[in-house]
Amino acid sequence: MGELAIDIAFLKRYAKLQPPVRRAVDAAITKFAEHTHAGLHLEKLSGARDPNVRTIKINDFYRGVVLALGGARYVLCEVLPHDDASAYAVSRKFGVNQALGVLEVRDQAGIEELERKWPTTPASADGIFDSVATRDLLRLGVDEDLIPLLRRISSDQQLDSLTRLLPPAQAQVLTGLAAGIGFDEVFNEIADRIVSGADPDDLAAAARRTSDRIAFVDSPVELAAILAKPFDAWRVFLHPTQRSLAYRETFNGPALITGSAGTGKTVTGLHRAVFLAGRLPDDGSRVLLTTFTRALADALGRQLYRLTDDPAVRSRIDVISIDKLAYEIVAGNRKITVADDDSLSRMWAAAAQAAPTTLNRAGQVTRRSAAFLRREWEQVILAQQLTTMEAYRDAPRKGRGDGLRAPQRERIWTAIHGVVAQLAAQRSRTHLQIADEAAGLAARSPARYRHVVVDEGQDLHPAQWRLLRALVAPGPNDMFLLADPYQRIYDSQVSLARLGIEVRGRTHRLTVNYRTTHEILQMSVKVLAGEPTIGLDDEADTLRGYHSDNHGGAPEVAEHNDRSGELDALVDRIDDWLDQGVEPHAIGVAARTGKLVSDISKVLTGAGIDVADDKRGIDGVRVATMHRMKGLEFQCLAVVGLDAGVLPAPNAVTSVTEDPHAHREDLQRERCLLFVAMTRARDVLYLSHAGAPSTLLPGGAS
Ligand SMILES: Nc1ncnc2c1ncn2[C@@H]1O[C@H](COP(=O)(O)OP(=O)(O)OP(=O)(O)O)[C@@H](O)[C@H]1O
Repeated sequence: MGELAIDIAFLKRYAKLQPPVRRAVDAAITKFAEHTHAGLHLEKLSGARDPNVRTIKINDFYRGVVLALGGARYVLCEVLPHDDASAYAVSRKFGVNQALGVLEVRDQAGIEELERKWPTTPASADGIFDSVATRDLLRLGVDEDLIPLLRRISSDQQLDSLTRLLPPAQAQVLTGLAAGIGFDEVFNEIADRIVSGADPDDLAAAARRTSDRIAFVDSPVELAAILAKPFDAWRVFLHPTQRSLAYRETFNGPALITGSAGTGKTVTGLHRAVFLAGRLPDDGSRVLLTTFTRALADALGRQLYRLTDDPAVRSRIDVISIDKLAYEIVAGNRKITVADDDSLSRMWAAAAQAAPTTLNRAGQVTRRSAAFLRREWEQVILAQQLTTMEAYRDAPRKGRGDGLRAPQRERIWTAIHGVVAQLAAQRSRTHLQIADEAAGLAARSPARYRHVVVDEGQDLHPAQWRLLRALVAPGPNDMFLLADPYQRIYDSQVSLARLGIEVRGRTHRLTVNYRTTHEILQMSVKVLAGEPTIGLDDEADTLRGYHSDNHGGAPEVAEHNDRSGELDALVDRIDDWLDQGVEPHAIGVAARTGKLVSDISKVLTGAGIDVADDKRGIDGVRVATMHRMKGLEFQCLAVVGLDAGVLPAPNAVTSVTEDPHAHREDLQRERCLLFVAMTRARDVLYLSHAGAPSTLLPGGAS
């Protein structure tokens, strides 16, 4: 009996085919799957760089490209129009990475072209890889026959031309070395995936190790299930690091998975939740899968349903936002009133107005702002559960800017207490107060869950972490946490260890961005301006090794004189995308303020473009604030209104005279916000501004 595997490239291409072509593909590969042992209708091409590559007829216009692994085992690699399939099949060469043991493919014809074109010695005296020994290149998995060509590279442009033709793993180590990262560090990045003694001729064994790209299909039913949801490659293909984390038998306590935007944290969390639920006994034990907002929890629920159709597994996982969970615990069957944002804002504004004045650093008479008072309450008082003025007077205020003397603290306490008393008088509470109360109740009850999986952990508040800690008994596989400190866009700065969640020795980092192109990622990372950040584990986080293997067009920054010109251009751009066949729901528009969002929505609607409206059940282009973009993704994304006066948002940034430390932190949060927005783009990113550009845009002076 033969064996059949699918390459992720095949599935991605298949997903984009017109339905009649898809049906032809289904028919051809079903027949092929039934007869793999016979090597049915496989054609060998003359001039092929790789003797194991074949093509298979799909219809008169399309062909599939197949790799023979030996012994009636095949991988479906690509499906392309006839001539492209032939060109692909002739030019590609497969091999086994000698460090990682995985199956790789390179564009051999392209490499031969460079060999012919490039001078035999570097143009300048210095070759980029002069300082790297050949032995070290081989230890990193670079193919031996590439070494002479590598020695001829003397510019970034040459390196870029070559790496586009190489398998991602080799391109990645070469790019790292060329960027000046030392051998030891590059080696460490791959160390846990190294396989010793991989047989360079055993393509089948190599294919089995390539779980992020190649999936073996055990039956026609499984094949049909994969082809039925071709856009959901994440269900089937996992990076070895993702797989080892999601399917690890035991973590001896809470595990923290970090990784910046698009590295598959959510995907890893979903697989973990399904894995853990699948092993639970049928005695009412449950898994909690939670995240920051209701919209994100709904999205998680939908993905979970795509990942597993096993009713027993589904029924053991509660997918719920942290606020809703806290509410249900506190309210039980009653109804409790949650303070709405508008009236809260009014209360804080009134408290700020009534608060006594102080002299700032510049000697000016000022008042504490409403934002300051609210943050002080949430991030110091509620975070540390301070219930008396005396406790507040002595409390640490880490990450909250300038120190405050005792008399200042007393005045601030009084102002804050006024708002808390008003809330109590109205019998209403904020979500954070409810989380705090829920944590207390949970701590006094038996643990509700056997396992807790948390997505978007970077923005949770200490009260919410206390609740989660109390919901699961400490022990093996208790908590599986996913977070990216570079996407922290609210105020919480949390040390998990201080909340009784000890992740030391169980933190892992994901580095491959699967969502965004290299070009979009490069620009997005520049927005962060190299500012370091501290993770939930109290360690400095780094973006080292963070990369995307996909290439596409460079992001565009469009400059306009005024807002109406900018929004007219946005309409044209969205019309272009729609004309190109992009589905409306795969288009996103992000802006910094709610006012801009409503202006944009009006202009789009006026131009006949449907704007998504969940409440009214309208499907369309999603227009939302940058905050609401968290966790989402779009094939084409516009981030607009990036003017100097809009981003950073003046009301979200403490002035440098009031408090330089808080000013820096606030600016960093605005950078993270822009980073979150930009990294929602999959293929195309369009940025625009009216008048002077935001200083946070790469190239701007912040
Ligand atoms: N191994 C994989 N193979 C293919 N696609 C993947 C893989 N892992 C993740 N993806 C896809 O990459 C995209 C980003 O994944 P995901 O949303 O899990 O990342 P994330 O780290 O949670 O992102 P963010 O923090 O930016 O919200 C999704 O479209 C997901 O389906």
